Amino acid sequence: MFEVDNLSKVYPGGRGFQGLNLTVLPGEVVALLGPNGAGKTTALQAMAGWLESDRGNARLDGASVADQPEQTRPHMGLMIGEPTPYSYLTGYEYLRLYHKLYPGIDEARIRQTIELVGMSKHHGLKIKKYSTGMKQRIELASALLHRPKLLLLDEPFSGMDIEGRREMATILHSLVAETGMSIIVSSHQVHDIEDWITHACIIFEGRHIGTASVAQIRESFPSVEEYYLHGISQERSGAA
Ligand SMILES: Nc1ncnc2c1ncn2[C@@H]1O[C@H](COP(=O)(O)OP(=O)(O)OP(=O)(O)O)[C@@H](O)[C@H]1O
Repeated sequence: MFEVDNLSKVYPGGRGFQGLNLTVLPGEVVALLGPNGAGKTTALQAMAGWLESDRGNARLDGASVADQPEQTRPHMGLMIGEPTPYSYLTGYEYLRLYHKLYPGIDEARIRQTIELVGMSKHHGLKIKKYSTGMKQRIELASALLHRPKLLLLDEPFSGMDIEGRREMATILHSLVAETGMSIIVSSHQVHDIEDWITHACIIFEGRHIGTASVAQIRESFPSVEEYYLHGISQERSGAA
């Protein structure tokens, strides 16, 4: 179980996010939604323990991501921020680097994960020759290589074509069903993830304005996208 308790990170300029509370159970997929600059990437970085938070905590199975990274990091898969700087390596060589970071990753696991993300034909090419979508697939492979309990994804499909986005969503959906992995995913393409998320969490101007299950949302809205647009317009009119 992943628990986020009053997590906050405010940059010197006053931007960032505050007061994020979230509980993610095994098998749950939470969409982190918000307009540009709302604080989604900052929140994911703080949840990953990459960014020191000002207040609050994030815990995976009771261990703090900030204070006990040796207990949490091996169980987290991260795809946050710019793709790998190791662009002079091939996709395969990049994934092999993970041998050193995590126990239990063998040759078979690497091959299997390359196949999983649809990179079997391209893993021998240098990453600098990859398209944006191919880079994202290899990043996703690196996040999945050690079969994490929790996956944190920041706009994971933004560079992919329509078929690629559908394919990756199907793969992640199956992995969640098979392994009970949890996912927190930020995306501006709500309709891409609508079919496999279990919850939506909205951040607006650095504030957590609510989290609801998809089942709850569908009682009142035709889609998660409509729920999101409604929530954001309420906030904007309240702020006006
Ligand atoms: N290192 C930093 N120092 C100061 N301000 C920052 C820093 N990083 C981000 N910000 C600001 O914090 C706010 C939140 O940024 P963040 O990248 O988390 O938003 P986001 O919701 O992921 O946006 P987008 O959807 O555009 O990717 C923005 O106003 C951004 O300019």
